Amino acid sequence: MTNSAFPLSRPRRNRHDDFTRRMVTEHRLHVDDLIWPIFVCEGEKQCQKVTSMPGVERVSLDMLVEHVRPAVELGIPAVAIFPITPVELRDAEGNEAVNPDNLMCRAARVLKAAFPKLGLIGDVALDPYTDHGHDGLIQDGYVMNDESVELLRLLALNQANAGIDIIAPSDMMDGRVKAIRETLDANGKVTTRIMAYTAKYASAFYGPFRDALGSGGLLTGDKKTYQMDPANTDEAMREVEQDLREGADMIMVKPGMPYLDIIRRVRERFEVPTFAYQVSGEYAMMMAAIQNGWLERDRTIMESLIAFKRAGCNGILTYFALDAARLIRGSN
Ligand SMILES: NCc1[nH]cc(CCC(=O)O)c1CC(=O)O
Ligand SMILES: [Mg+2]
Repeated sequence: MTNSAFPLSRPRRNRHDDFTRRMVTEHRLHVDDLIWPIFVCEGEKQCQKVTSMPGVERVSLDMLVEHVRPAVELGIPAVAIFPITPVELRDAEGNEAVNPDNLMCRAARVLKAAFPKLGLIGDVALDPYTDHGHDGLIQDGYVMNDESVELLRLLALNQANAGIDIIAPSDMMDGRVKAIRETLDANGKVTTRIMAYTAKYASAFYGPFRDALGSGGLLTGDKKTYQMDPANTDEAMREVEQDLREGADMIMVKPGMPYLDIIRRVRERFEVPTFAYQVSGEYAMMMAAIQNGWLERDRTIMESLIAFKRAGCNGILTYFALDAARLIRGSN
């Protein structure tokens, strides 16, 4: 074969060596892109392993500052706090959600005092507080919308008063962003941001999270009457449109990896700060394979995260946040 048979353009030239690959790389994962979800529990000196999420722990408040310190030192901008409410404090209406001294509020105060510049994200939904594990109030087996939203207003305000910077409604009730925005503003919380779980799907990938929270065994039925059908994508566009109209500052797609197409569509169409949640099931799936030696740990973590940047995300909520930050910083 003569040379003329070869193409003039050879994409492999730009892959020839490390320096060239670095020059032409299109996306980079930065520590600023990482948000670390953390689980807090009652008690003292608690650092409980979550069986289905190897490497993830529930920590009591006396251990919280030391638990979070590495994240702050690595430069992670924010953590998302999830409280494990003891069963005896759960009830049908999720009343514990509006207790100004509930676990979530105490955790927020502890972290704000220790790390004033760390962003605190508060999940707003009733499921950590209800004895049925649903995100809203139930009547005749139906998760009621407007009545639940009335409670979510108070829940959000309660968290904002405790020092939560970003309210993240994860309940998927209609109209909750507007209601929460109104309530925050009416109470002087004008700068409290809202990161809406906008396109949140009724997903099997939340299983390990519900284990971690202890709401898995409690849940009756499924969440299909409020979370989205995994088969839908146009519907996600309408959800985003609505949340933006209602005052959402940032929007989220959840789960992550199985929904990269949704992230890309949202990004291209709306051009607003867009986040993804790499959820518990994605973490569990990768960790199981890593622990079996079937996948290479570091490369798997980083490849799973760069996919979100490629799809158009500003940031990712990920249980791998510390691992990824260490890999980026080269300290691992
Ligand atoms: N509203 C609760 C909530 N907030 C975040 C997650 C899942 C996070 C994960 O799986 O990592 C869930 C679970 C659910 O909707 O049942
Ligand atoms: Mg909605």
